[in-house]
Amino acid sequence: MADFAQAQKLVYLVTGGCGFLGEHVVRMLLQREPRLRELRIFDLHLGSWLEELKTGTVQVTAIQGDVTQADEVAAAMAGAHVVIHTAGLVDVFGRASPETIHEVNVQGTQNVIEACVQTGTQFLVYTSSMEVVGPNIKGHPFYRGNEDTPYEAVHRHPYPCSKALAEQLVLEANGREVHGGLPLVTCALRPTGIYGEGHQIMRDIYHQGLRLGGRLFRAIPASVEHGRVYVGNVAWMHVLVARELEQRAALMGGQVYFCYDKSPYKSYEDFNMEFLGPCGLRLVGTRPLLPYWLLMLLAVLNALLQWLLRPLLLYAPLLNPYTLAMANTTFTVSTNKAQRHFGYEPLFSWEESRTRTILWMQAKDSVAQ
Ligand SMILES: NC(=O)c1ccc[n+]([C@@H]2O[C@H](COP(=O)([O-])OP(=O)(O)OC[C@H]3O[C@@H](n4cnc5c(N)ncnc54)[C@H](O)[C@@H]3O)[C@@H](O)[C@H]2O)c1
Ligand SMILES: CC(C)[C@@H](O)CC[C@@H](C)[C@H]1CC[C@H]2[C@@H]3[C@H](O)C=C4C[C@@H](O)CC[C@]4(C)[C@H]3CC[C@]12C
Repeated sequence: MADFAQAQKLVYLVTGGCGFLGEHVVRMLLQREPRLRELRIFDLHLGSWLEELKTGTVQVTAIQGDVTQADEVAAAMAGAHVVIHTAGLVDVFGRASPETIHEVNVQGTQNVIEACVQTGTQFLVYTSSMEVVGPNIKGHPFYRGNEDTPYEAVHRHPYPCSKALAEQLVLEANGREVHGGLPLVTCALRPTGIYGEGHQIMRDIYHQGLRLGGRLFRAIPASVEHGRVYVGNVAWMHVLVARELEQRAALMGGQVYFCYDKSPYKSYEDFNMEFLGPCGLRLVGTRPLLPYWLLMLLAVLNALLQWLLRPLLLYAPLLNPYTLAMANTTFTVSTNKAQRHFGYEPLFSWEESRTRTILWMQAKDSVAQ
């Protein structure tokens, strides 16, 4: 494999490139990776916005494909220098079966790894998640922890289980020989709750507030901190890691990095109000309006209703036992490992991140009206 220093033009593959995070990674690469010759965007569902990217000097190749199909992944991978693997089934609402979540998130990741080995792609950046760590099934808080903080990472839910297994596969693959004889260099990035332009859950919560007359009712104590990170900074960390992996393979290979920026530590609901407030919503209550046991009862009833209705329709509300427990458990990170290892600094300040997200929400709102 030619050394990156000599290779003037590189081929990147982004799986899940049409998703919430993936789109920002694609756009960030086009803006901030000067060595790009070709950018391949691999996704089950291609977005029409891809067409607007094909006017620049970089060859943008849209590939409709399924990461669960090894041959499709290998075909997309052939000739790529770097793969950024963001494709995944992000489901904590019971929309997909545990088997499907495993097939996409675990088998799909295994297919990406094997494709790297078969075709000679030497650098793999995997989008993992905070949930690989926690919150765990015991509801233990993770308060401003880092990559080395001891924590009992025990999961039962299919989504965190799949992310933990996939991350383990990626880290264990570091150092495997790829076609051509060079070693595979891998690393995993662990975003906390990502927010920003394109965040569908934020939209769903906004619409829920509109249905309730412009009000949201506090369900989580304000003291429960939940880590959040702006999507533009997560995308930037992916681009930077992909660039630095070759020069710092010995240090970064096989490593995990939390994605972080200067977004404030707040409860999930209070943080969302930073964006929903300027869009006209109000959070009612300085403390939860219902006791936790009653909220959990409602969450269990939602899960029962989902199970009963499944043969007829998909009922997947935001509130279920897992999301309630997650929202109700402190999980925040405080680390500088990415800065120490590859010089990461957030590209967007908190103020810029907040403004961009508000403008997006308001623009979507005006379109919806
Ligand atoms: N959203 C968050 O808060 C968050 C936080 C931490 C980590 N992550 C991780 O970031 C990654 C992207 O998450 P997101 O929020 O952008 O989700 P998303 O659902 O918006 O994007 C996922 C993309 O993957 C694609 N995809 C799904 N199944 C596929 C398959 N079988 N083959 C090919 N493409 C497939 C989807 O079409 C979609 O475009 C995921 O791996 C997720 O676990 C997300
Ligand atoms: C109904 C209330 C209890 C309401 O407050 C529920 C909020 C709930 C939908 C979210 C609370 C925490 C969110 C998760 C967190 O931000 C991190 C995640 C990891 C990432 O890999 C995928 C998304 C998510 C699981 C995210 C999903 C929504 C929440 C559970």
